[in-house]
Amino acid sequence: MPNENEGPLPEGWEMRKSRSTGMAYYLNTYTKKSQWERPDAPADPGEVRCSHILVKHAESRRPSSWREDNITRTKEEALEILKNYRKQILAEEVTFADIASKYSDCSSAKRGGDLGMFGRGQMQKPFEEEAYKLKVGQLSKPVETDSGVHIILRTA
Ligand SMILES: O=C(O)CN(Cc1ccccc1)C(=O)c1nc(-c2ccccc2)[nH]c1C(=O)O
Repeated sequence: MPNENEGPLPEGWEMRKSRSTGMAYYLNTYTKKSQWERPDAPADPGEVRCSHILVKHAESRRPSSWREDNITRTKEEALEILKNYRKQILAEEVTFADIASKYSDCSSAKRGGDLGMFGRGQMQKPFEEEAYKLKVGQLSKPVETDSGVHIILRTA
């Protein structure tokens, strides 16, 4: 049974103290409804499964990959390349896995970009934050990490 100092309350909920009993109750500031039970915070999906396409650039922490020993493109060029892949994928001119396997600078290219399941705390923070925002089947906007620039497809 969650107690009154569990994690953050869902959007729009506030904890109040009953004037008469001092008991905590919960007020939904949108509906103005109140209740004794703490509202459940939206559950994190625990683990997610994603594929990604990584385009590295000269400022990447490790500017080399299975495709290219010494990657010299600029971050801006990498972003343009990735935006073009994203456009082609959304227009269904190509498949995500096809582009990832041919052009991703990550070793996951061999698996069509698949990274498998992962939980919070396993990936670089900007990557994790974007991945956990995605619904299954959704393609992210370009995301920058120390490794380079990515687009992420959530698959589970
Ligand atoms: O950042 C670095 O110093 C080197 N890395 C990290 C790395 C290197 C090999 C395998 C997995 C991760 C990469 O550059 C890298 N990061 C990734 C990565 C980053 C975010 C999510 C998933 C993969 N892949 C690679 C890769 O070469 O294959």
